[in-house]
Amino acid sequence: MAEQNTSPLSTIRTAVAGVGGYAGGELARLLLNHPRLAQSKPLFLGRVADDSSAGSVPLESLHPQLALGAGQTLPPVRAFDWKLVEDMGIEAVFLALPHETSREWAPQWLERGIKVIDLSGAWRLQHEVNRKVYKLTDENPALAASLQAEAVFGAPELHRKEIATARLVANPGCYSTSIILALYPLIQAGILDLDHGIISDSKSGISGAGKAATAKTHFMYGADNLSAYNVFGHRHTGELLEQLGITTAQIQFTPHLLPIPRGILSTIYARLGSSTDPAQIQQIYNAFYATSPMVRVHQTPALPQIQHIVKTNYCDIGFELAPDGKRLVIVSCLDNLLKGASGQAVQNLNIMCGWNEEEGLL
Ligand SMILES: NC(=O)C1=CN([C@@H]2O[C@H](COP(=O)(O)OP(=O)(O)OC[C@H]3O[C@@H](n4cnc5c(N)ncnc54)[C@H](OP(=O)(O)O)[C@@H]3O)[C@@H](O)[C@H]2O)C=CC1
Ligand SMILES: CC(=O)N[C@@H](CCC(=O)OP(=O)(O)O)C(=O)O
Repeated sequence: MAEQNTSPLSTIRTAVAGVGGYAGGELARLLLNHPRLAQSKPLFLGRVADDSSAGSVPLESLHPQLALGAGQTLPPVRAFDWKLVEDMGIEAVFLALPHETSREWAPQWLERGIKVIDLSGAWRLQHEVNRKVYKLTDENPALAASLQAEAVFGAPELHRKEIATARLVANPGCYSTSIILALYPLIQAGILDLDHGIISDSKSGISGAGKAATAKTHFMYGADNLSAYNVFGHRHTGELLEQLGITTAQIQFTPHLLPIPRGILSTIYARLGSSTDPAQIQQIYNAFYATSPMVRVHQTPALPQIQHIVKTNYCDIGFELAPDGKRLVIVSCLDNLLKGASGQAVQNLNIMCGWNEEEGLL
């Protein structure tokens, strides 16, 4: 079992801001079914039209898949209001919002003593040089800098201990999660020839781009297609550099848009420093993830597939080593909306509350 806080909470009062989006919808589903929140349903916050006389809209009008049977009701989606947040005694908020909005809003929640789990990229990067891709602006740069330094990168398999006591958790990017979890144990073990260069050829379902269709995510572009994009400047590259401790010259990450609703598959090519056998690599992965319930390591030569991780919070990892003992191909797979976003966010909440990290996620 994963490490726990010494005194777990019995429950916690949560809010979700941006519940109308794809990640927000998954958060709503997970939190409504979370065993620790049975008596403490989340506060759902969204952009409610000004002409809504009730100041709220039914959750099922935004996410019909969540509708319950006759006689059962869901909490409504309320327009944002600090008084409501305070009256409900909210203790932790999930921000499922655009990066700029999260950057602006997170300090305001923290100031009120409310823990923040931010799903955007706003707080993931410690180095300005990596963060500048987001073009974020801070009203109070000194405060933002201090919160940034405090923010914990929310990859439970790497930072469980820091997450347990964090006030601000920056949930990782979806592509980055798949790549970091595949590479971190091997880099830590020192067996890769980093200067030979690593390539991550990664493919994502279209929900990774959020609910608003653009020219590049429109059905007529995405369907029956496979296309590479952001070849040298994808914003997740900074997460790889910072979390893996490598340089731009040591990794090429190329994202692709795959014509499926959800799921990410990263095929990663690496070279070992010296010839080894598959058993050693298997042992490194098995040992590293022995206490990580949300990572499933395949026994080589079995490789993960998207169909086995969709709608789960697992990251599946497998590999094959060439007969020369040096050329390594790793495949890492996850659901971008779950382990790549909302599922990982709930995993972080579990850790912050001292609960088993897989609670409500299996
Ligand atoms: N989709 C994915 O696979 C992943 C997403 N993320 C990150 O999670 C966050 C949410 O992503 P996702 O759900 O896909 O995005 P969506 O575009 O599907 O949803 C965004 C949500 O934010 C709300 N919103 C937008 N602008 C504002 C604003 N100015 N003020 C208040 N609310 C606003 C939207 O409201 P309304 O409903 O009214 O439009 C919507 O509910 C993003 O930061 C994204 O980068 C992270 C990992 C993976
Ligand atoms: C398919 C697709 O467009 N994917 C998104 C990444 C989604 C993600 O992880 O989110 P963050 O924006 O929170 O980093 C992209 O490439 O921009």
